[in-house]
Amino acid sequence: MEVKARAPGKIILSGEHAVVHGCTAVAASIDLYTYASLSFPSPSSENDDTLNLRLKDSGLEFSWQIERLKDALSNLGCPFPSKPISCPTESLKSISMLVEEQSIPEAKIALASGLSAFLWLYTSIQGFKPATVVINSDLPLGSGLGSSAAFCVSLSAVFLSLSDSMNKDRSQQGWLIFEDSELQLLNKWAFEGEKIIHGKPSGIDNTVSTYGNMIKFKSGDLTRIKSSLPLRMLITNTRVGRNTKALVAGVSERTLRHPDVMSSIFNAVDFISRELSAIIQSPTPDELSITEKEEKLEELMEMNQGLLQCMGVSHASIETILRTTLKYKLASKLTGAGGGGCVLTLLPSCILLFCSLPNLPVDYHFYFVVYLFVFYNDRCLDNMALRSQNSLISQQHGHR
Ligand SMILES: Nc1ncnc2c1ncn2[C@@H]1O[C@H](COP(=O)(O)OP(=O)(O)OP(=O)(O)O)[C@@H](O)[C@H]1O
Ligand SMILES: C[C@@](O)(CCO)CC(=O)[O-]
Ligand SMILES: [Mg+2]
Repeated sequence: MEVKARAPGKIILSGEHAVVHGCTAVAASIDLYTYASLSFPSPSSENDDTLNLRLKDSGLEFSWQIERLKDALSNLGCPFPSKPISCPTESLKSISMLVEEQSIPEAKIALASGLSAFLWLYTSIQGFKPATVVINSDLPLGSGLGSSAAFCVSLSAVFLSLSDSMNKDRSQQGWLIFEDSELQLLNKWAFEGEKIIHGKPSGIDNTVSTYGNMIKFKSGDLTRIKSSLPLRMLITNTRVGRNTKALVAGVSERTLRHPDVMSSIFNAVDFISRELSAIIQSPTPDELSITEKEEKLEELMEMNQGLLQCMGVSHASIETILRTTLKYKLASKLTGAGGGGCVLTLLPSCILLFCSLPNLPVDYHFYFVVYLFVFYNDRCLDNMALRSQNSLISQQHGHR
């Protein structure tokens, strides 16, 4: 038997990092997914004494003898799918040893934390059964689009779907439907996986990946948001690699050094997120036209970016993109943990977009192809200029 699940990546419209310190953030899922499949071997199969993990994108395969897992994690006892708990320090040490034994190539060492999260989620939910898990993803890893959360959500989904804590009766056209309590359980497990990868996640990434759409999130509480206006975001990947755990830790250290200043910054971000979500949700047309709303959103994004700079999580590559888009009066901000990774640019409705996403390679430099015919207010852009600017950004980072 094989089960499959997919979980989306996300963008953060406002509030990253501040959300770790209890402030409001707004996030939306995007149509790029991580896919997981789980299959148990047939009794006659050769693989009936191993747990295998195949990462299709990196072409890597990992395998653990079930007996070795039992020896290392014997203190875990029976699986406990309906009771998500944090990985105890002792178990995390044993899991790190199990991961080290796999000799991950040096260039791919960042995968180690993902492997640890995998082992914790699998053994906690499924116990010590032999199985094969296959992962592939549309998402660039470590770029601010929530690859770690989508990884943990898709894994939790397949592991739970073949556990006793799921009601298997509710299926539609072959797909199992998770009811609300099951989604909550899934989200809690994914959060435990995120903790292993991130150290101190707020939970926003796994929550938006679990529930989809757009959410407002504060101190673990989610509010679903429905946008009353179409929001088009250009996502540019700086291709500068970074790691969320280190960036989150850096902000916490700065907070310890300057508690009052950082608390004011977080507070300001909280107001930005609240205002941003109110604008997004307010009915159109109301007293504000779409253009006025977009102008407010742009200003809020710029202010949020300024505060992220104060937190120390911007990067020269991000600044280059900000300067470039600003020349065309387009507002941008980093998204996710920063330090490189992806940048969002709001594309106002006055820009006509011809997006042929399915035909585009998954390369965020050209994620959206922007052609322009705009002579709107003081915005007068030229499509060739914008396109050459795009290639300027990409050349500077060595990509086409
Ligand atoms: N498809 C995957 N296969 C294996 N490991 C993965 C996969 N996706 C994510 N990971 C794990 O998550 C890590 C990246 O997580 P990280 O939180 O640093 O970045 P991100 O989630 O892409 O960005 P952000 O947290 O800012 O949204 C990888 O180094 C790896 O350990
Ligand atoms: C940087 C951060 O705020 C968002 C990462 O996508 C971390 C978190 O909330 O867990
Ligand atoms: Mg992450």
